[in-house]
Amino acid sequence: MREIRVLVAMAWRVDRRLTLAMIAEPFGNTLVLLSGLWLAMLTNGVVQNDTRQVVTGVAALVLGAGLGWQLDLSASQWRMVLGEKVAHAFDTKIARLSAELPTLEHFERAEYQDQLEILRQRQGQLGNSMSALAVTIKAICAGLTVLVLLVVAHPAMLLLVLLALPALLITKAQQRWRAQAEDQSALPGRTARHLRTVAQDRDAAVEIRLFGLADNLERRIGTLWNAQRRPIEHAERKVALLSLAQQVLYVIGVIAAVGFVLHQAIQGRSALGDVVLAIYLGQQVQTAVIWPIQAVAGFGRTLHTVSRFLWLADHAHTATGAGGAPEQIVEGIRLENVSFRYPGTDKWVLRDVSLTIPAGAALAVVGANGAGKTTLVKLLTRMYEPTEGRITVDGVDLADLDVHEWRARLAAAFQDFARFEFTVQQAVGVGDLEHLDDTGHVRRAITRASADVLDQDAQLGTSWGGTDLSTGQWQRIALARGLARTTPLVRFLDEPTASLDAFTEDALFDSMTRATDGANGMITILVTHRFSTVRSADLIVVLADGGVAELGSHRALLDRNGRYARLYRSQAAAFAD
Ligand SMILES: Nc1ncnc2c1ncn2[C@@H]1O[C@H](COP(=O)(O)OP(=O)(O)OP(=O)(O)O)[C@@H](O)[C@H]1O
Repeated sequence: MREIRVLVAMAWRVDRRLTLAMIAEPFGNTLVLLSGLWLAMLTNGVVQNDTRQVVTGVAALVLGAGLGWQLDLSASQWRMVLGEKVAHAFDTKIARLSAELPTLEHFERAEYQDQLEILRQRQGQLGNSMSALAVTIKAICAGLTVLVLLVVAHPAMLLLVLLALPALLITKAQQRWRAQAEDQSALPGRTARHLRTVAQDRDAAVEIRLFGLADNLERRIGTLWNAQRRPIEHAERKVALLSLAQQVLYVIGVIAAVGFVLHQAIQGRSALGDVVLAIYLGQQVQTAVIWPIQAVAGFGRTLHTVSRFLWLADHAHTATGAGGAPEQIVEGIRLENVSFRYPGTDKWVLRDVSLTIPAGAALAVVGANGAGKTTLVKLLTRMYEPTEGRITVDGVDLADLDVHEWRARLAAAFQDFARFEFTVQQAVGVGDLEHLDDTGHVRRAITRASADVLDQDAQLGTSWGGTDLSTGQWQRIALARGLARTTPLVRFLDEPTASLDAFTEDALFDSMTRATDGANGMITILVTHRFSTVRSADLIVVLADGGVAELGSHRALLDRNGRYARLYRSQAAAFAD
């Protein structure tokens, strides 16, 4: 079974010694359980005045139980340590896999979100997974041992096994109800978590205070919490009731069985040792029948969580093309009848777009809010794949290229930039990991972006004792990050200067477009609403109604006197005023 293999492999990788200790635990427990047998031997030896039996019984009791307890006890102590290590390994892996999901599709699809939510909710279980496996093996070994002992005490005691059947059915129903309840509570759980994050979110803090949203948020979180708990509590109530009924039935069975063996002994048909064994088993029979079933069921839940982890791993490693990305662009990038709608939506954002961006060109993408400019950038960076049509680089379908290799040849700065609260050196350096610690390299990127707001070794973010920046300063850091790779094949600038003034943007873009004359045919794609910057681009595409409304140079589009010319003139007039 793949889940068990993954689990053991993870524990083995994390700590071999402790994994071996976990495997030894069931044997220790089996040795302890066998003491009933030695106790019976000891009793019979005393009753029959048989020194050999007494000595063997005592020796086996001391050695077997002593060793068994030791193994069992030390494994229980190590279990927690191994659990912490395995939990850390899984947490790290899940964080990595989440960051590795090749596209952004999981943010759009509710079923992906639900899977991730359940995985997050039950992430703690993964730490205990190795321990759950050890407990399950231990329970099965204990069950088998007690079954053997039952036969030794009196074969009729095996009838107790029949009591396992209702327990089995109940446990199966429990599993089903709990899984259903978890699925039902995933959406409200996820939404409540989102609202909790919003309530503590720094970006939302001002509006939450201004609009007095604290009460409203608290109420909504409360309602969602109840909606999340309701199915779980309902399932737990049903489980508790049935378990109680099954326990009562079970205890009655045990009393009857012990009474039967006692009756046999009184009639002289059994030895006194068998009665001792039966009484001993009276306490252990629960172990034999219920524990393995519950352990297997519990472990089944753990495996269910592991299977969600595997689902994440499979998605993170979905094949995304295997071809190597080119070292240079010779002809250009072509969009061939590209149509796109976001996963799970019906609305076409781009419809039948065909466009050629020649090698070495600086392309400006303009259009009204919601025209699809950022979506175009997301398709070219392969955050999403086109719904229809294809994008080619020098005639090779982008979908056939290894996505990581392709992205390694891109550089980008966005309006919705990340605020990495690292040192300035690292916040910029992560834009080109190969040069993360190269201060000269990072300094040049900072200078190109006019982002020299702090020393390179200064810490960003007040939470870490560092300095907070204004939105514009943060954006300059993000821009510097987008300029850290010096020779990408495509550099995307998606409104990276929205927080800066128009003159600064002009100057920045000017210096950047000059840098596109590189020998590798680097293409610059600029998304902006500022037409003063747009005019210095080689090619301008105007997006409207999901398609290309106009395409050409600044001069050609002005001569055409269409949509672009109107927009340009209105902005120019505003500046002139
Ligand atoms: N993740 C998403 N899921 C569903 N629809 C989306 C998503 N992101 C964007 N859209 C929709 O796609 C359309 C195009 O969005 P896009 O961000 O590409 O526009 P834009 O031209 O960059 O706009 P702006 O100038 O405001 O930045 C919009 O109608 C938007 O509602």
